Amino acid sequence: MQDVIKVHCFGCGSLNERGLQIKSHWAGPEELVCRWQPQPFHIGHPGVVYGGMIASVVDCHAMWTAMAAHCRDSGIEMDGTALPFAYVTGKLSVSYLKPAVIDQPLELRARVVDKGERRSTVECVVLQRGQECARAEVIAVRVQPLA
Ligand SMILES: CCCCCCCCCCCCCC(=O)SCCNC(=O)CCNC(=O)[C@H](O)C(C)(C)COP(=O)(O)OP(=O)(O)OC[C@H]1O[C@@H](n2cnc3c(N)ncnc32)[C@H](O)[C@@H]1OP(=O)(O)O
Repeated sequence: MQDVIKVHCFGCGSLNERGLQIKSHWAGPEELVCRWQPQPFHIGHPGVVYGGMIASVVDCHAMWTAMAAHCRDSGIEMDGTALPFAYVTGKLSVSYLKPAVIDQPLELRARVVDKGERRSTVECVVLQRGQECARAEVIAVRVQPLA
């Protein structure tokens, strides 16, 4: 998706060469997946991924999940043409359940679990080697396109 709609966002922007370059894909009718390999400098405690990095990856993946679900529900093609809206983070709540090791990829699985007029509530689980290491609830709010 991020290869089609190109943005500068630190987390997901394909135009940001210093960013995390995360990519989100549909992986079933309701769920989007994102796989991300932490780098050695994303470290917190020795050998363990810094929790703020996990929150950053979750944040972007949740915004794309909200956007993709809204586009699907509204019949809007995500084909690279400018969209008449964007999504911003209203709230991000992460529970860290197990340490995530720095040298293994993370897999994020997210879905919209509730939707208001402009608000989407997204649940996201973060897995490593099949084990859940974090779980998040994110409020995404649809806004006018940002400059
Ligand atoms: C152009 C193409 C772009 C493509 C972009 C690709 C994606 C890029 C991804 C980039 C990723 C980068 C990600 C980033 O880094 S985004 C950057 C970090 N986030 C921000 O800067 C957001 C700052 N805050 C605001 O702008 C406003 O406060 C917003 C817009 C959020 C709401 O102010 P607004 O006056 O507009 O809205 P409203 O009050 O009428 O509320 C509307 C609905 O929202 C619900 N609500 C609001 N806030 C909260 C909250 N805290 N908890 C729970 N719910 C909340 C509210 O209950 C209501 O729901 P409902 O009652 O209708 O159900």
